[in-house]
Amino acid sequence: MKKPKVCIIFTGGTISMTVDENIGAAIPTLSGEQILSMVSNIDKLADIEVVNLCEIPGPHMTISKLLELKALIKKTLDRDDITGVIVTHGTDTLEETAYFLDLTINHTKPVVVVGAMRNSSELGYDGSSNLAAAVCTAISPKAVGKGVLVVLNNEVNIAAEVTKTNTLSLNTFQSPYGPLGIIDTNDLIVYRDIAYRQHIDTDKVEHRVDLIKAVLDMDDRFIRLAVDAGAKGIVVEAMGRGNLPLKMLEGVKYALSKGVVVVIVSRCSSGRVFESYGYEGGGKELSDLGAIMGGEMRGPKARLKLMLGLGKTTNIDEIRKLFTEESYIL
Ligand SMILES: NC(=O)C[C@H](N)C(=O)O
Repeated sequence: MKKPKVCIIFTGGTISMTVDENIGAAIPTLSGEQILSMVSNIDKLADIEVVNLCEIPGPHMTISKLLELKALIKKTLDRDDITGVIVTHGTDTLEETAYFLDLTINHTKPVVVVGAMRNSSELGYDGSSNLAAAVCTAISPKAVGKGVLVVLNNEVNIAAEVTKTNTLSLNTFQSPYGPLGIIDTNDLIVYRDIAYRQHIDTDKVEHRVDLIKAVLDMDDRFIRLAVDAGAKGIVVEAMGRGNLPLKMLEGVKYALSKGVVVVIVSRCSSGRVFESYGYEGGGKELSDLGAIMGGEMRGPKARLKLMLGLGKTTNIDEIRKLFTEESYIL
């Protein structure tokens, strides 16, 4: 039987790292071919095409690189001989890249983003088992139409939901409603389905979007600075259900008066924001003033969605719809 063909695009991250003896810490050094040589028997499951796109750590990823990656993935998925695409990535920004790709690529073929928590100089390097699980996911018919998936620790999570929750544990990638499924004996076992997916069909990104986190007794300086520096959108990680300290409220009013789009999400690790509280600075007032309540999104992903949304349109109703239309998570 003909084997499926998977394209693996290597971008760097701990999965590609070794400890440099002069520095005494890990840096990206391994090529895609070197990483693949550690994944035993993978050639029995699939034919692999290797693309060495870059060798950068997660914190060095840029929006322009993401646009390049998106275009490359789309072109690759359009090929008849390709079953799925895998991207290796640093875990520090992996969920943002996965979500960016999920929003911008409208394709049924699987796209899997994978990384590692231990570099290849460490005992128990998890790069090879994670990459093997990513291949098993990318060739599974059960992964078709599920959007971009994140695979680590034999767990398969949905890009829109997943967050890196721990700085070092192997099961760091968690979703509030659990994984989509797991890899068991090379097979994707699906536990549940995706309720809703969203596409923002654009190649344009508005770079002038900032993310500001609210803390106790915070004032409006950061919001004003962002507005005065030319921000077109600001995502505020507010408290709890979406509430702000009084002085920050003044900043939101200032931003809105200047036509800057303000999206409110929660600094809590899970849960929705809502117009629940009627006190000054509460979600009800923020929403009545014209801020967009960002539902269940976490700050970094809401920022990407706003960047893409503003890249496509400046119509506030369309932007609002992107954050509020029927969805449990987006
Ligand atoms: N586990 C990792 O990949 C973390 C690393 N600092 C990175 O994002 O590149």
